[in-house]
Amino acid sequence: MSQMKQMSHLDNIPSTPGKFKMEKSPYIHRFRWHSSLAKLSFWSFVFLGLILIFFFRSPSSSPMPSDPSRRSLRTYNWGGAAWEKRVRSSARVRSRNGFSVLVTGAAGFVGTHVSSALKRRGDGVLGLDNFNDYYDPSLKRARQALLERSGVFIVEGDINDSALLKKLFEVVAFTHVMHLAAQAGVRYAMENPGSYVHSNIAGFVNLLEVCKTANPQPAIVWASSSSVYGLNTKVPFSERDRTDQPASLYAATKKAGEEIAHTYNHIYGLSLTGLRFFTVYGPWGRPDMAYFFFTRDILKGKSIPIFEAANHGTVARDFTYIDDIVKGCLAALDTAEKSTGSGGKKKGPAQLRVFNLGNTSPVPVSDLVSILERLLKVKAKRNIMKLPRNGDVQFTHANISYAQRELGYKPTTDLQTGLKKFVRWYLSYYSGGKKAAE
Ligand SMILES: O=C(O)[C@H]1O[C@H](OP(=O)(O)OP(=O)(O)OC[C@H]2O[C@@H](n3ccc(=O)[nH]c3=O)[C@H](O)[C@@H]2O)[C@H](O)[C@@H](O)[C@H]1O
Repeated sequence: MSQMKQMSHLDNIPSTPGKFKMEKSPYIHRFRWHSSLAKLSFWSFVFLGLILIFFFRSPSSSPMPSDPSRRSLRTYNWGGAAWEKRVRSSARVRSRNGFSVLVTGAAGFVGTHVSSALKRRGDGVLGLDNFNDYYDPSLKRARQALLERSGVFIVEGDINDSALLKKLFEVVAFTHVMHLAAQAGVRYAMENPGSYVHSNIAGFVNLLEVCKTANPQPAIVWASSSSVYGLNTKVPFSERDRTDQPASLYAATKKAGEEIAHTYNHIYGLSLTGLRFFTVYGPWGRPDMAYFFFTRDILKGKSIPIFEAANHGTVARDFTYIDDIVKGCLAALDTAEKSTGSGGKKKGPAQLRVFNLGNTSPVPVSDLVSILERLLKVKAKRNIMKLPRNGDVQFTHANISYAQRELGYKPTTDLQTGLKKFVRWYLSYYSGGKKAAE
């Protein structure tokens, strides 16, 4: 086919209907008009097809997105008779006056410990987790296996999936929700801000939407964070102190969660308790946290960055041991009053609480490293660095008198004792054929 012929053919395709040429003969006119219309339709289909192909191949709708902020758009398999049977059996209450609890983030650090403690005392527990890859998912799988052995089933899915949440509430009339699913980590918020909005705000709202319409409505206990105190300098931090100066997007999303909780309590009568956790550590912990990767890097002989504030100011944390946190979580569930609404309508005022769960004993990060050195019997290569402007605050210290009064919360594990337990777990978990922590 000659180039000229091709050109003329392409030239005949009108760019817009308004560009049709008028012909003298009405017959010719109709004929050409019809033929042009056919061409127009043909090219419209081609154009539409291209748009559809582009849309379906674009990353935003890919079922396995590579952008971690979109990872929860992954598709999960759930449903079916066998699945429902597992859900029901896991959530079945086995003690008198026990609860039936949906634990979100059950394959996470705190989620695993809380689920296991609830199950041990006879409550029904159903886990939910999206197993994202923020940190090594094999650790989450190992926690899942641990829970599986004690009879806790973890449904794989995302808190943003309304259909899944509604289904779970259809199958089980949960009395309580322990909401621990979140995008954690203070510094990562600068790398992937979208993931914080997605999990900590959109996901939380989605969960509350489903809870508000559930009948009966569950009571909800959820994880806020010590980071909401942000630039607050009044110590120790008390629940009444200002929390309107977050230093990281993570903190801002947790603070937003507290305001969102207020709204759902006010409008729909949901019973809501937020727990401000203070740097929780212990066995089965999170590899993105300093005590965890310091341990790994000290053992590998790698240098560890230790932050210090301006003028060699001490950076310290109110490190809180996981078993103390679990006791606080269970006490919050035990003292949670029922939600008052039903069918999405408030029937009367409902409970709304926020508690600090800390250790009331801040420890400088350099002391944490010294304890690890003693426990690991390895000298750390310390790289003292200026506290980067990436969301970290210099100091945290919890006033726990409110939690003490209302929940009977009383932490009993000091950092030395807690780290000893962590190190024992770490060495046994990452030995015996298991690879070193990444
Ligand atoms: O209480 C919370 O609400 C938060 O606690 C935790 O945040 P943080 O208290 O920042 O813990 P973590 O990262 O272990 O850093 C510990 C210390 O090591 C210092 N730090 C850290 C990294 C480093 O390279 N060097 C260093 O000195 C660092 O400056 C800090 O002083 C949770 O991760 C978070 O999800 C949230 O739950």
